[in-house]
Amino acid sequence: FWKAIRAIHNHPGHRTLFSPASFLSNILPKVAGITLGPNHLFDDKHDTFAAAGWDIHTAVSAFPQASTIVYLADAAAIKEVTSSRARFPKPVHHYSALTFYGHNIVASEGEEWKKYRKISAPAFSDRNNKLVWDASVDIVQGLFGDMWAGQDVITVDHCVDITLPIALFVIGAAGFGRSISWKEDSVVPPGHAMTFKDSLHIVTTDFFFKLIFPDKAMGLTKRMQRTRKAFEELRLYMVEMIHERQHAEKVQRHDLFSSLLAANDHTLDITTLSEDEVIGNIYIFLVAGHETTAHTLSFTFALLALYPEEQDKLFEHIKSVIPDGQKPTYEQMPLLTYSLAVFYETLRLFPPVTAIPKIPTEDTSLVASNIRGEKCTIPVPKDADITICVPGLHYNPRYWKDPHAFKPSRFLEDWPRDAFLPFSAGARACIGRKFFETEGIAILTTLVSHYKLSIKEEPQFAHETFEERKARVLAARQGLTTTPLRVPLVFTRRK
Ligand code: HEM
Repeated sequence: FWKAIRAIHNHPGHRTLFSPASFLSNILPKVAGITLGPNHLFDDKHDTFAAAGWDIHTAVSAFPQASTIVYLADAAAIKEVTSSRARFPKPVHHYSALTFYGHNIVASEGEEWKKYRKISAPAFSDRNNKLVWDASVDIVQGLFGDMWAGQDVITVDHCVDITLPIALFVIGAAGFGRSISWKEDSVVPPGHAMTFKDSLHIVTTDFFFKLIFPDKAMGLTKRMQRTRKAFEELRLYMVEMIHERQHAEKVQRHDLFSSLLAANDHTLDITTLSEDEVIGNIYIFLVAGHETTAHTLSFTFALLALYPEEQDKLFEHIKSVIPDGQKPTYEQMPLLTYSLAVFYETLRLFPPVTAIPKIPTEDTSLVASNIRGEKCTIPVPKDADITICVPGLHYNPRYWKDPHAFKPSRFLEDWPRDAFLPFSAGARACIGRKFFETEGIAILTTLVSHYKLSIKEEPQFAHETFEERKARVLAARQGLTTTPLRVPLVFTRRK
């Protein structure tokens, strides 16, 4: 432990018994000197950096073995780390929770990762974005027509109940050619014990049981049995999807599914991907492609409901681009600058991925700066972990004026590109960024042009202040990604 502290020249930061990366630290609350708590990066935002006096701080812990994490909220140091994949690769051992079904693009490095990225990249070309746009608009209009028909006011207890299916339907339709209607969504198909949506949802929220307990122990509680079942069900759904597509009439498609299946075509003797790798990648694209999106949409709707003046500005902007009553088109997307600004500001305040881990391949050093413009060099030993702290960067007052305020218009002016990292950066940046921006703008534009959003009034919260209401509605916990706790909303049809 002392050796680890000396190796980083005792650069300021946390000193704890348990490593922040340990299982215990992720379930126990914050206890000074013992654990940092499960959501410490999002809860602390830039505070620990400010206390350390530098935009890089460290955490040294003693158990299970002495370990060091170097946390970064310094745009220049982050750029150095993200732009060299050879010097700072991804520590794939941190991603075991994502490899249940097989190796995949998120949880791999080196030649294996290059192979997955090369196979998937063509599906994220501009040609497919129009498909994403059209699917997103149709799915939201399906919500209006199938679920909300005849109602002027719709109340939801938690907005994620709407945004999760929307995001899942979009990746299903645009990525895998799998159209699910709102009505059939809740029906369990023959041969299954739960719906596709439920099985995916349970697998992404309760995966930690599978991570900790051996298969034999998964029958211990009802929740664990349900998790085991969900894992089996999801595999079955993915295998069925593959078989359906393999036996479907051959049509020229350019979606993600076609790219993955073309790499495992036994009839053509092309087996660049094994069947496990195909399933592993389908799973990862389903997860990466819907959780982040659904949570971001929920925080966006919550913020617009809390700040009606921002919602009005957005509505006026949409009206200025899309003539009354018309369906928004993909060609109008570049004009919808305010919608994108609203998303960027939401992603700045609520980054779904709070920690981006890297490891140095050799003993190295990084330069930290601070608000006074000073610089200091921190040694980073080969066995240390590096974590890009996205909330630390996004709430850093050196880059963002009034960092805690919700101000979408800051993204309409010149803004610090290197201090905005919700999608990571460099070679390992999010492959689905454009996919998300396209679906997000299509969904937000379609929804806000027809409905006004407000916070649901509940008697038990009648006397709260605006700050209390904001804290309640925007409360988040750390799941696989930053997860809203409960966003109760009312959608009122515009006249
Ligand atoms: C708000 C939306 C999204 C956010 C904030 C987001 C964020 C991120 C981040 C931070 C990473 C890097 C993770 C790491 O280094 O461990 C990443 C990677 C990735 N994302 Fe996204 N993502 C979003 C939407 C999507 C969508 C819609 C898809 C697919 C349709 C997707 C697919 C992926 C994949 C496959 C990777 C791994 C890329 C690689 O390593 O080559 N993401 N995303």
